[in-house]
Amino acid sequence: MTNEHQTVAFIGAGNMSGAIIAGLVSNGYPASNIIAANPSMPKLETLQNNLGINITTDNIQACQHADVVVLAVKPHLIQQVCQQLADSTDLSGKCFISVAAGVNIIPMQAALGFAAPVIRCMPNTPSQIGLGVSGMYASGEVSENQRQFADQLMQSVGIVQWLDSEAQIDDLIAVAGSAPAYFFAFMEAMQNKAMALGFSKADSRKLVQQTALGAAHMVVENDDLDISTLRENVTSKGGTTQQALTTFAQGGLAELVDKAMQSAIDRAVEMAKDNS
Ligand SMILES: NC(=O)C1=CN([C@@H]2O[C@H](COP(=O)(O)OP(=O)(O)OC[C@H]3O[C@@H](n4cnc5c(N)ncnc54)[C@H](OP(=O)(O)O)[C@@H]3O)[C@@H](O)[C@H]2O)C=CC1
Ligand SMILES: O=C(O)[C@@H]1CCC=N1
Repeated sequence: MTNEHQTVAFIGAGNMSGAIIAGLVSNGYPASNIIAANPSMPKLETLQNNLGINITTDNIQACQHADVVVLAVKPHLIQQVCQQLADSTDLSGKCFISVAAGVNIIPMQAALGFAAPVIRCMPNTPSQIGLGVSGMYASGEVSENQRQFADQLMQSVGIVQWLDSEAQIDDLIAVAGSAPAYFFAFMEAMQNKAMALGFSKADSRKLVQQTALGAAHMVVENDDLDISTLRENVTSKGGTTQQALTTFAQGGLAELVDKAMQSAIDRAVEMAKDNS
């Protein structure tokens, strides 16, 4: 990665920061150029012990020497953290990357006290193993260099999709940010049924995870085929798969997925109003 000696500070060392930092370090980003700040120590110590990054309980200290500040606290705390940083240190020249859902750029800039370069980034937790998806949108103040750096940073933990409008971040949340949980929920339900059928918990998990992995690989490795064709290839006329898929259709699976994804988008819009 070029620009690899830029110092990146993560404010908030929870699930999403942990996933991105793990992905960065395993991809060769120097741990000495990463610092994470969190109010409590246990998560920080785990990150330091496992990945060798710098840690602090002081957001301001983390921010002071950083070129790039990743804001990764819960959405309702983003403005408070921005204000804390603005009140205590010189923020000029720093680029901010916010991974928060439902907090728009304008209120963040207001809390930072100037028209700061802010990038909205919507990653997902598979970033931890280099298989993430990140939607990115840059404010007008972001320089080409800063944009390229953010692009390289997030590409090192998965694929990056730049968006034309900030509103599309909300769509990206429904399609990718929240979406690992949809697949986990589906796999959980399948594991539960396998257990009800008498398989052990471990065997149920093994059977379900290998099937999910195989199905995902089939999609990735057959990009000339529509996903619907892959589905049809499993479905013998009058057979077992058809019966299962009919049961899903009767339960309104496609409509339910549409409704669930739309509800995620609606929630992001609602959160942005609360955080404005
Ligand atoms: N989880 C996911 O899959 C995704 C999350 N996001 C976004 O990432 C952000 C973080 O989510 P997630 O990682 O899941 O949440 P977590 O709760 O796991 O992490 C948030 C972290 O912030 C810490 N924190 C609380 N207050 C402060 C503060 N004032 N200063 C610094 N750190 C603080 C918390 O510490 P403590 O626990 O000690 O209070 C916690 O470790 C959210 O805005 C979310 O929208 C985006 C995409 C995907
Ligand atoms: O559930 C949330 O609000 C965050 C954003 C996407 C994934 N987790």
